[in-house]
Amino acid sequence: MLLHIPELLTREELAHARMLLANADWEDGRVSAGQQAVQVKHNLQLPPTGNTARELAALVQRALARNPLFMSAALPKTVMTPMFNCYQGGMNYGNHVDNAVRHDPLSGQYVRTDVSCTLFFSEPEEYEGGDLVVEDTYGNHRVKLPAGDMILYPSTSLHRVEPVTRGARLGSFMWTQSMVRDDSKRALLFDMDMAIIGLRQRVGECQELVNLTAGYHNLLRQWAEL
Ligand SMILES: O=C(O)CCC(=O)C(=O)O
Ligand SMILES: [Fe+2]
Repeated sequence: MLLHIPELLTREELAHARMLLANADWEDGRVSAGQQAVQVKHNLQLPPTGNTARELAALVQRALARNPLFMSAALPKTVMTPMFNCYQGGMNYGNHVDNAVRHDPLSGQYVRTDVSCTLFFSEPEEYEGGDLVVEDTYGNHRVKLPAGDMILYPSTSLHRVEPVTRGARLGSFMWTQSMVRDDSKRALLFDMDMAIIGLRQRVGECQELVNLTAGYHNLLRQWAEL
């Protein structure tokens, strides 16, 4: 499932984050890449233990925790501390699959990556190129979103970021270990949750909705790993 989450950040949060990023000290992104990815990764990152990265990570974590679309689609067990990157002057990240298990230097936890997210801090017109291209069984999806919006996709997918040939593309990227590891099961639960919410708004509470909600929870009970 590829899901666009609009306005994850408020206008104020976005402005504050952009101000922090404009004054940040970057390092080579290859420090955190695996053996295959390191060969195709050409970007900059914030050192995760620095003060700027910590403040920004806390801001993004708060935004994730209050977002019902993220919660329903990711069904998070553990969200890794969000990280921050920048592509400029032709920088890009070639085709790769994210490492299956990652170590979070801040929490000390090992996390299985089920769900990947990119949150955009730059407006599309501020840079040329820089599309995130995600391959799935239905073909290639090209993603370039307004600042403050986020894309969520399965960590099992091959993906790349195309060269940024003008301006700079600032973003946050993060991984989530889900209670439901299988993408098709998560997608089914998400569709069901959205349909139940829509129906409740349209027709109000009724016995059929109670039964559908019970079905949702009983499926989640079968599939959730805690
Ligand atoms: O910058 C992005 O949008 C994605 C970054 C990415 O794929 C990664 O760091 O593994
Ligand atoms: Fe990636």
